[in-house]
Amino acid sequence: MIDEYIFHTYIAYIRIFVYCSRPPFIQIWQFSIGIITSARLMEDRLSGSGTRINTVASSNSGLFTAGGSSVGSSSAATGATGGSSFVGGPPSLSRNRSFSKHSLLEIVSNRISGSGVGGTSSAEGSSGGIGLTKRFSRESFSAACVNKTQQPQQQQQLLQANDSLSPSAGTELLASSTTTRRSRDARRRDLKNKLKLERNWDARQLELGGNGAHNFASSGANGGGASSGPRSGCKWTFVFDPAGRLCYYWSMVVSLAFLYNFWVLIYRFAFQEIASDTLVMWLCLDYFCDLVYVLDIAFHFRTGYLEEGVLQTDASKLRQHYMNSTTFYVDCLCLLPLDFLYLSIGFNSMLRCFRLVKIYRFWTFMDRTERHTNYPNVFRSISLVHYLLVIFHWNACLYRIVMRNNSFDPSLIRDYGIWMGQPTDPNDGVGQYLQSFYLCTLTLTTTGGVLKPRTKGELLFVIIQLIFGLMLFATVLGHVSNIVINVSAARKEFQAKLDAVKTYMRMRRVPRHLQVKVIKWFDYLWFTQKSSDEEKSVGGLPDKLKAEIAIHVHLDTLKRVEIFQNTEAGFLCELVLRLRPVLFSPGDYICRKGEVGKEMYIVNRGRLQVVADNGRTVLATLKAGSYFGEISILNMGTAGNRRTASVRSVGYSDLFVLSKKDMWDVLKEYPAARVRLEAIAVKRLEKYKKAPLEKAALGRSHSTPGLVESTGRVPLERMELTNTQPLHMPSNPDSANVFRSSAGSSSSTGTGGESRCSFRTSRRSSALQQQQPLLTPQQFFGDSSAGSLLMPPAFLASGTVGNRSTSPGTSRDLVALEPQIMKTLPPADALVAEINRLRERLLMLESENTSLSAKLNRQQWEVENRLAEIEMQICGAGSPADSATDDNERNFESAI
Ligand SMILES: Nc1ncnc2c1ncn2[C@@H]1O[C@@H]2COP(=O)(O)O[C@H]2[C@H]1O
Repeated sequence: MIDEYIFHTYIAYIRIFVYCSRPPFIQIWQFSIGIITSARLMEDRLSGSGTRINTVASSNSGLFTAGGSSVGSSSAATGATGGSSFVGGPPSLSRNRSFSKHSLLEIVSNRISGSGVGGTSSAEGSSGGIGLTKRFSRESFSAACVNKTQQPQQQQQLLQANDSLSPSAGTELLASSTTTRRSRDARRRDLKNKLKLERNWDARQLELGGNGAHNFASSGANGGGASSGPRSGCKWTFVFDPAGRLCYYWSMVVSLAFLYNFWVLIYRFAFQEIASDTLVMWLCLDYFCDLVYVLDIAFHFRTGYLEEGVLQTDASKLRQHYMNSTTFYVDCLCLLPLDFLYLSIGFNSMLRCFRLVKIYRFWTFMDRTERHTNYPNVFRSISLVHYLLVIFHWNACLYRIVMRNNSFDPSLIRDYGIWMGQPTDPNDGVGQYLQSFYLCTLTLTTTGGVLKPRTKGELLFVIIQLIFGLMLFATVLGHVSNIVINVSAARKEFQAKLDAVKTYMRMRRVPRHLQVKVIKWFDYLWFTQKSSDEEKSVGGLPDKLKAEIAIHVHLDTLKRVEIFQNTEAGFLCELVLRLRPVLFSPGDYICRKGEVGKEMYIVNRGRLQVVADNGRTVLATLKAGSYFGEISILNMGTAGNRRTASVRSVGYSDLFVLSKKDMWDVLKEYPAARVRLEAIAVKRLEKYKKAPLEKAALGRSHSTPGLVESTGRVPLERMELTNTQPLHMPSNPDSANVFRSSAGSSSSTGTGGESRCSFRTSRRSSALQQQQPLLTPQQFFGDSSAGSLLMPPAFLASGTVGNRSTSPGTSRDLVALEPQIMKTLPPADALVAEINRLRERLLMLESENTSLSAKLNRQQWEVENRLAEIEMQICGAGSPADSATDDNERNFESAI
């Protein structure tokens, strides 16, 4: 019966152990507390924390080295391009920058796909960062197990399954984790067969293997025992991550042990040296703390450290590092076993005074807590109170030591009128301690009440105590005021800003209603907690961290925007880094029709109206997730880069601004997004078919091929056609057409300012206009003779034409011909109709243009992809080419 019980219990334990040994469980546990098991796991962990790592883990199949800087959930596969830490591929293919961008992309992808950064795995088969990392970790973990248990057959199977072609077995493990990669491998094999690169490939592999071995050896030398020399597999090792939580909790335990010594030693020495009744308790506590100190030394032997930014995890290296450091000697000093002297000189707590040297651990712990806590001011307050108590405590103990003979004489107490309670029993250590503490509190808080010193030593002590008390008082006041200031800093800063604006408005006699508007705006800021300067808050962070924060803050808004839905992560990522939040008050015009558009806006919160010229007709209402202002920055409007409508904020509106330059920068890289944006803009523009006569000022855009741009609005009446016909073209009807059209577009050739040409309408010309066919687009754009007619009106008007003309009397001819020209001019309506038609034609050409460019992109992608594949075959470099192909795939998607 008992045997059976023992057997079942044993089985149950084994089950629990096996369950707990399952890789995911171990990983979760380890990651959460900061243990790193095996080089591969550590790498995963570090890639999650954005640290670059160069670790080496060997397996039977060869060397695996991956490195790279990554954020959030970047996978080790992508990490294989990490600059100097990359082993096994041509260094020229390392791309640090793209890698870090890649990691940001992964964050965006994860956010888009719904899983948070650092979250758990995505679905099987996804190539996203986190899922990949998890699978990869698991695989590497299991590989470690396999190595540990020395099962070469299983390894062989694993490697066969991965169909290893690359020199790195680890890479192949990863490669097999996604379907995409498998298919790529297949393609590689095909290519290899086609190109008959078998021999070269093998030779290359051998070469890389040699390289790898070399690197392995060097890393081994670098990294010491765990990776030194070729071995059959990773050892099961554990290393504490110095930035991990376990390290933190351990430092808390050590700090508690230190605090025990810090409070108790002096107390025991001053008041109640170890007595027989408390002997066991004190000794147990003392030696428990010593045990903690000893464990701390052991802990240090296994704590990783950073060398050139790389976390070292090699056991022998860690040991060497610790033993060569001052910390080791300090830790040994802390444990100096002077307690043995108890046996000869009796109990004296001061023999344990070296235990106090451990204060450095306590300070480290406090520093880290202050950095990490979300309530720094609460922590600072508690810490301040603790320091005060410690000072009072030590002072009370020292007071007792110095005045051991006279300080508690009841007659003296009566003489000085200090109430100290009932005179205590000299054997009552606690009572005496409390009296002493009370006296010291009175002195140090400068409340007064000092016992009269009688000896020189007492006199000196009291003087020092009083001076110290004064300084302490000042320091405490300073600290407290600091904490109070910190607590209300945000409010004060806000109040100061408001006051400054109020003073300014009063001095400048700003109208009352405007003042009220400004104050309401401040109210809104305060209530919506937008009072702090966000840019200033994160200003000190490195760009990469800023980018990550921006992604988390803005991405949700971007995802709501129609055009940004289903776009690639890279596009969003680029955009999100360029967004700037702005706030508008009720009734504010964000942009007005006719203004030059320099920014586009995305509505984060609030409601806005697109209004017509009269300011009352609402053309559209924009809500959170809408955007506007894109037409002018894409130069697509009837008036080129001018706003096509006014947009007004109904209430308070939170918007994101995107500058024209930024937008163009991004769109250049993502033509597909541009096509979508332009398609929607065209739809919006349809509402402006009956656009005003600004259309006459259309011209070819310099910044955007295929789009139109204007230099200004020109009313029809002011358009004057300068007579150029006699100079440049024969007077035939076709050229007259060209002339008409060119006049319509001529203003754009002038660089700024309003066009000075204007048409003089003539009724008689209408008949002529009807006889003449309208311009074809070719005539409009392509005719070279027409091109010569696109002469700046200013040039013509200034008389330069006359000067240039070789034929005498040209000026006169000009004047003479003017009536003829006037006769050929069509009426305003006809001109407007023609301009409308031309505009439509222009839009068609633009859409053709975009579709052609999409086609072009696709072809370019195919060529690049093909090139990358061939390159990959030739170089035999797995990872960089992979990432190149990834890039191409992304570009391809964007092209589509
Ligand atoms: N009908 C509409 N619906 C939504 N938005 C519009 C409409 N018409 C114009 N807009 C937006 O209002 C903006 C005014 O400035 P833009 O011309 O730069 O770009 C314009 C469009 O983004």
